[in-house]
Amino acid sequence: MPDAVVVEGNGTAVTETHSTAARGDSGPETARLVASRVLDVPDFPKPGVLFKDLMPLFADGAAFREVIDGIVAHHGRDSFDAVVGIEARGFVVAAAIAYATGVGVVPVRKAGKLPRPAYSASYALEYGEATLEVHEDAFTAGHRVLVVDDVLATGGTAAATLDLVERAGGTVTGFTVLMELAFLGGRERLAPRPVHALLTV
Ligand SMILES: O=P(O)(O)OC[C@H]1O[C@H](OP(=O)(O)OP(=O)(O)O)[C@H](O)[C@@H]1O
Ligand SMILES: Nc1ncnc2[nH]cnc12
Repeated sequence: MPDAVVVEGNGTAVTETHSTAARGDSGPETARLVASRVLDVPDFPKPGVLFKDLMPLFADGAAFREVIDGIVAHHGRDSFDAVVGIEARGFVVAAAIAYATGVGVVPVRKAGKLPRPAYSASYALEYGEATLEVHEDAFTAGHRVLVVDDVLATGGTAAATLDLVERAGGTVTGFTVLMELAFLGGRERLAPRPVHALLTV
């Protein structure tokens, strides 16, 4: 398989990268699976950003199920009482884990979307700034929370979310992303919290 395949879609050139030496915290096979279903989109949403589009992974039922089962196996199905998904792509991952394990989902949303009193945290990410919120009553004391998202880049989004969960009374027991952009330093920023990334590039 070539290292890069150029795909033309909707008039936009995108590059699909198949890493022959894929690595991640659930082993090379899982890392290869994720890598084979990520599309690299140059200059989105801004010039100079190489956007990692995981929609092909979400769209492949067998691959998506394998990834979700792998995340649950890594943490242990009894290790969390709730799963937090970060808007918007994290919602897809969180809902699937919640369904697979029978726990509930708590959405962490962009500012102004939650209807009741909420904690807020502002942060910078690779291509801008944003504010995230969680309902103040989202957790009861001691609630064990697994936090999930699609991509870890600078770690701004994740750091804000972990802070929000703890302000709202939850205890973060795990953090998983499908893909980590290691050169942006998110893992170091979150240290000493452990990061579980299925694919690290
Ligand atoms: O580590 P960081 O530099 O903070 O970047 C990672 C975040 O960026 C993307 O979200 P985005 O804010 O683009 O939201 P979306 O899922 O709604 O597209 C991605 O889904 C992560 O949440
Ligand atoms: N390069 C990137 N691709 C996808 N999501 C991101 N979030 C932050 N940087 C990103």
